[in-house]
Amino acid sequence: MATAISIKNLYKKYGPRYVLEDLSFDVEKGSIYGFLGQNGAGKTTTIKILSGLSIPNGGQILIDNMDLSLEADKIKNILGLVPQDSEFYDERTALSQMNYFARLKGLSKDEGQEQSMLLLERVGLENEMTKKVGSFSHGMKKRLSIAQALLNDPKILILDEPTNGLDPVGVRQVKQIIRDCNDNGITIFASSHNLLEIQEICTHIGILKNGRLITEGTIGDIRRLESNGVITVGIYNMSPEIVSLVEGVEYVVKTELKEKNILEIYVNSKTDVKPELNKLIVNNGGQVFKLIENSLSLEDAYLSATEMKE
Ligand SMILES: Nc1ncnc2c1ncn2[C@@H]1O[C@H](COP(=O)(O)OP(=O)(O)OP(=O)(O)O)[C@@H](O)[C@H]1O
Repeated sequence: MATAISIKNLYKKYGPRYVLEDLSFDVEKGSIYGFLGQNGAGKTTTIKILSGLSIPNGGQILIDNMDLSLEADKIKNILGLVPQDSEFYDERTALSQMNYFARLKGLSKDEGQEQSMLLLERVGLENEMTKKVGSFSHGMKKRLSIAQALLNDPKILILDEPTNGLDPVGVRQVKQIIRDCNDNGITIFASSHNLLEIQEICTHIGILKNGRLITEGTIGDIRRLESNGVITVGIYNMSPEIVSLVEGVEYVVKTELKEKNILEIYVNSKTDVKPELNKLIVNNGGQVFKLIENSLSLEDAYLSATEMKE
């Protein structure tokens, strides 16, 4: 696996308190990595360290195989950062704001102007280029911030809570821009405390809690790992014996009798257990008329992961 970001045994403390403790994970090149965690988990701290705005107390960070502590200048050229709250000059137009940042990033005037116009178009602000940023909505400012981060063609885009505070239309636009960037080969690392908002675009997620990574993997892995699902079985001749036999199966977490002949079976298994449960019920006199599995939403898996690791 080619890695875009590799974090090894990262520590950060403020005063005597560690807010990141032995944090290690890799972000695969070409992936969209959702960095999830509740408020105060340490997401912004990690992002500040990755983007060179904060110095860790221990650990190593490799970005595109370069050590951040040794090659920060080179790394700066391949990273784009979209902070949680971007600062803009209200009196500048979007284009002059972009031109200004382009110059700060070392682009010539002409290059800067060309890239700025293309990027403003890419984030859907082509008709607002000459409008003052002070008149922009929160969503427009967020898109401008993404355009700014894309100046100079970064290989990796880091976004801190990109959907925070946006209305549903704004969330959709930002997610689409993130997808487009990824389709163009940019690796994405995006933090969020709202799993539902970003789960559909992520290829991988890591869940941070109290400065430690408690779960990590592809979206599918996380679903399977933490909790599986609920199997709803309709049984005509339900009996207490059947319920107790099902409850005795090792991967059955609990059962709930919904109506007199609907049994919900909560399972925790990595394999498909429906045939086995069906057989058990039928062999013990049950007449199964329906059997449906509902996998838990990723939100449920996330909640179960954060609760399980208390
Ligand atoms: N400059 C600082 N000085 C002292 N403590 C800090 C500082 N910055 C962050 N912290 C603390 O570090 C912990 C992690 O904060 P961080 O902002 O990284 O979390 P987060 O996951 O990004 O949360 P949020 O979603 O609220 O932004 C919190 O307990 C926070 O209070």
